[in-house]
Amino acid sequence: MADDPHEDVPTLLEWAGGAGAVRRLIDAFYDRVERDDLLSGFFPGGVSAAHREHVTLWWTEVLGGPDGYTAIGGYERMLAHHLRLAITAEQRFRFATTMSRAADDAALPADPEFRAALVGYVEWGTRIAMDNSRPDAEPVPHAPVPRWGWGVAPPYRP
Ligand code: HEM
Repeated sequence: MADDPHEDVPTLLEWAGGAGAVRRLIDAFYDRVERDDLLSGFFPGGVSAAHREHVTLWWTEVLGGPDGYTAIGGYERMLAHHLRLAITAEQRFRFATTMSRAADDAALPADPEFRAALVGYVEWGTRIAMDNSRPDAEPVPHAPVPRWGWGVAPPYRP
């Protein structure tokens, strides 16, 4: 369809600036988490380089990049890390809003469309992580790594 506004739209990863930009985002995020009164307790001794690398692979894949996290274990591996963490609503909210601040720290594109898509994913993902972390949770055992897109607001191009 010639006038499809979603045609030839870049991936969120391309718009963000590629995998290097995602790594900056994740580093900025965990640098804040390490200083955070509600979140630092999840990572005793700090957030390791390996954890930062794995989460970067996850996000790079979600935002439209190669399947690097699927290759190291995918959804099942991610799920195993969240089971029984008992994440509270306050901790989830802090996690989500800290990611938005980290996007500023990392100088990711600040246009409303990109940031809406980013926080949309964070809101979705943190709610699933919180639900799956309940002691009595029975999450879906198998699923693909999600792929996120622009949603209702792709880049505005007059
Ligand atoms: C969008 C939401 C989230 C995403 C995309 C995400 C992603 C991930 C991934 C991919 C891993 C596994 C890393 C590996 O393979 O080694 C992981 C582990 C972990 N996540 Fe999340 N997570 C989210 C939400 C949360 C929330 C809300 C919390 C807590 C408030 C949390 C706490 C943790 C912890 C403690 C680990 C385990 C660290 C370790 O033992 O190595 N996550 N997360």
